[in-house]
Amino acid sequence: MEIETVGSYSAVMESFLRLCGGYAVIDGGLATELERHGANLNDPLWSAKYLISSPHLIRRVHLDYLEAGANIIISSSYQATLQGFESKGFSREEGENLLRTSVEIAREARDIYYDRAAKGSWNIIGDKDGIIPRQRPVLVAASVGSYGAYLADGSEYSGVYGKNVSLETLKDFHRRRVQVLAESGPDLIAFETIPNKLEAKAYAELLEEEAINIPAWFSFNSKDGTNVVSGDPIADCALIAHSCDQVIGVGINCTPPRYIQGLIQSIGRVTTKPILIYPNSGETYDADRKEWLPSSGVSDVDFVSYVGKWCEAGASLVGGCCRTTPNTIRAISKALSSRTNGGFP
Ligand code: MET
Ligand SMILES: [Zn+2]
Repeated sequence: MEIETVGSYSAVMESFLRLCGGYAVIDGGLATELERHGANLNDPLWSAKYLISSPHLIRRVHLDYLEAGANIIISSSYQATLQGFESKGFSREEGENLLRTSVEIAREARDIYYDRAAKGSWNIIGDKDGIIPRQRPVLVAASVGSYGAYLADGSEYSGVYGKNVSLETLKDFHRRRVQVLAESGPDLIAFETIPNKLEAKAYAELLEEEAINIPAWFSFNSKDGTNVVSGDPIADCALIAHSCDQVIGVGINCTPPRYIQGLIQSIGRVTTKPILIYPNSGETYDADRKEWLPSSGVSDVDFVSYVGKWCEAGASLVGGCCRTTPNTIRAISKALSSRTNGGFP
């Protein structure tokens, strides 16, 4: 199959990856890490609840991921929607401010991290002009969770929205949210856990219609290694991402590690855009009981033993999703640094 060349936004990702030495580290689960710190996220707003009550804890988790080696931190807006805030009694304006806050918290965390790095001798290198701080490239991604995440009924893991939800419904649902996030100063928009082709199409059309002028990535989730959760083939979904100019990366998140390698191969057959993956820990989420079943997760060591295979299959950005922690990211960062070629550490 002939793959067409990708648009100009791709230069952003190319130069970022070059600075990172070829492979970049994405952060780990945000919501589940807040929970590990004692947060109770049993709420339709999920992690966005903490935007209201404890922004400092969100900043702390971003910082922990930066210190563990992340090159990309993803904001706490996954389940932050204007409609969700409105149903909690917030005005439209207050809701928009909360969306902006999610990006600002991540940017603040990056500033604090850079500031510490500049002060600490561990991250200083000398060159002919004297001592310069050696900064690792860090991007802030504004998270956009799916319509199913807003419904908070588990449909982001079934991808089934019913007949009444059309392309236009999805576009209208996400439109203002995407505009506000794009104007809040992130480096990119991370469309995460996309459960079906319809929502990918809605995002692609929205980026074009609203002339959103920052790059984006599309990340899908799967429970069988061949299709996204709705049953739409991953290749069809990746093709929608491939055809959208603003999209600078395509991949998979919140999916068990054992399915990832095959999914990378399927994506690589339809696009030349960089492939990103940030699997979950491999544990199972019970959407009815709203809890993770005890069990079957993959230990950090096992998770990381996959990293080499994922890179060989074609991934160039690797991180973790739900139930992964700063320790997982530290181990991924270590595994990737043995593959990089002269980027910043
Ligand atoms: N970035 C989001 C988080 O880590 C992704 C959640 S996937 C259900 O909280
Ligand atoms: Zn997840």
